[in-house]
Amino acid sequence: MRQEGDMGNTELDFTIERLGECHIPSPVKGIRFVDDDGRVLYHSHLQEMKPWLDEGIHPPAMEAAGPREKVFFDPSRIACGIVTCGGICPGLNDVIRSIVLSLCHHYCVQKIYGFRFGYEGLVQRYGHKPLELTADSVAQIHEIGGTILGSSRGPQEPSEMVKTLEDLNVGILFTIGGDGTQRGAQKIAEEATRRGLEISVIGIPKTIDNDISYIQATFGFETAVAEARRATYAAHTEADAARNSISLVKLMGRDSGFIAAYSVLVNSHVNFCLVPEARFTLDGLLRALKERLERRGHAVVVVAEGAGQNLMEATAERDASGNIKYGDIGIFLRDAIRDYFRKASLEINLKYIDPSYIIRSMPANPHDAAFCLLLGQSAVHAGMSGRTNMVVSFWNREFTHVPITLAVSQRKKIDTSSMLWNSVLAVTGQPDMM
Ligand SMILES: Nc1ncnc2c1ncn2[C@@H]1O[C@H](COP(=O)(O)OP(=O)(O)O)[C@@H](O)[C@H]1O
Ligand SMILES: O=P(O)(O)OC[C@H]1O[C@](O)(COP(=O)(O)O)[C@@H](O)[C@@H]1O
Ligand SMILES: [Mg+2]
Repeated sequence: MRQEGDMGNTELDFTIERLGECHIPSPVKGIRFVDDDGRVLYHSHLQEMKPWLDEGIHPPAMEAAGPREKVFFDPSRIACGIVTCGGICPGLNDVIRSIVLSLCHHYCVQKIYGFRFGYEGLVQRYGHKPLELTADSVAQIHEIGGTILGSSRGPQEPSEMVKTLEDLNVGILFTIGGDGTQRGAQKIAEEATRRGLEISVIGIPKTIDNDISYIQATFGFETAVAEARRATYAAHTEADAARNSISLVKLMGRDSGFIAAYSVLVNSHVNFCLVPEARFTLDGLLRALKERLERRGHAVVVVAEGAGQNLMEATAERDASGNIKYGDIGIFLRDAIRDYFRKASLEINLKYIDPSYIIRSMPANPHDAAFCLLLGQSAVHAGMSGRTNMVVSFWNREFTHVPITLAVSQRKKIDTSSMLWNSVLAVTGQPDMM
């Protein structure tokens, strides 16, 4: 059985790059250290591992995260830096806080810089002075949404960023961001190596869309689904209260419809779930909606922002980071539904709800808050042990290390032959709309 996010690769190289041997006894006290050979199996089903077992070799496995007995960096001699890039996501401040607290309390690092406004903060000519982060200054930041450091999109020159790190004696840079951020992090790590600098670059994957490979769930995703539920609840309540009513909810999900799919599973209020991974025709949707209204009198539609892009004229517009700006499928469907029923002389009650930025800006819920704390600590342990060019991940219920190259190799998408999508179809009862 394939899991969500399993790309079916047979040659998975989870080898993590290291700056050098670890000789310094870790200052972390009262903890069971993780052995460097510790591995977490990539596959969770025996049948999937069979090809390797039959050959008598170890099946693919990720390096286990956690504190090492010997570390690479002398914590008293380095500064550390944190940067947040791309769109905001619930839990960013929790991760920042966790990294700072772990650096301070586990390792007694004295200097921690919070670079402002994404990668711009690492380029001196922008003039964004870094914040000096302390255990006190981050104590309460998890209570608020967004990022206290600020974020940005848009490319920066790796050589300029590495110069700043060198000038500030930064030994470990923590890059909190999505696929774009981690591609940038990879370039920083490569540039540091090229210059012979001992700088570790550790990514903490941030994506509200949950679309990064080799991480089962990203922080903020659960909060996003919980918030999306408020929108689908409102949509259903509105739809249920009027005759012939349709509520349409647009949720985030540029290329992967995980938020939309999980929000369907949370309750049984949604009758149509439209995601980028499953194509549909406008005609098919409108006819299915009409049929649903005739049968049940109301309908709730959830659409992920990247769904149905083939139905609209492509804009070719890109954001500063080069991400394609998609057409607004929510508005497009709202108008198309209205026109269709007007032409059919059928009076409908149409409510349109777009909660995207409301969801993204929320503080993390308790589960995400704890998850962020553990991710942040895992990132610090990885950095102190001299690992680099990697992201921390959560896989098969364990915290792990994944090379950036793999994490950004392809976008994680809903597999439409998986149990997840099958359950969505079962809950909504939506017909094939092709
Ligand atoms: N291929 C890349 N190489 C280097 N930097 C990149 C690359 N793609 C994106 N970035 C940079 O990473 C930062 C965040 O990227 P963006 O795509 O906006 O968000 P996210 O990290 O959430 O995907 C931006 O400053 C962007 O310019
Ligand atoms: O309006 P903005 O800031 O460009 O962000 C919108 C995009 O941000 C996202 O939440 C994800 O962005 P990231 O790539 O930064 O993780 C998408 O779902 C959405 O398309
Ligand atoms: Mg991205």
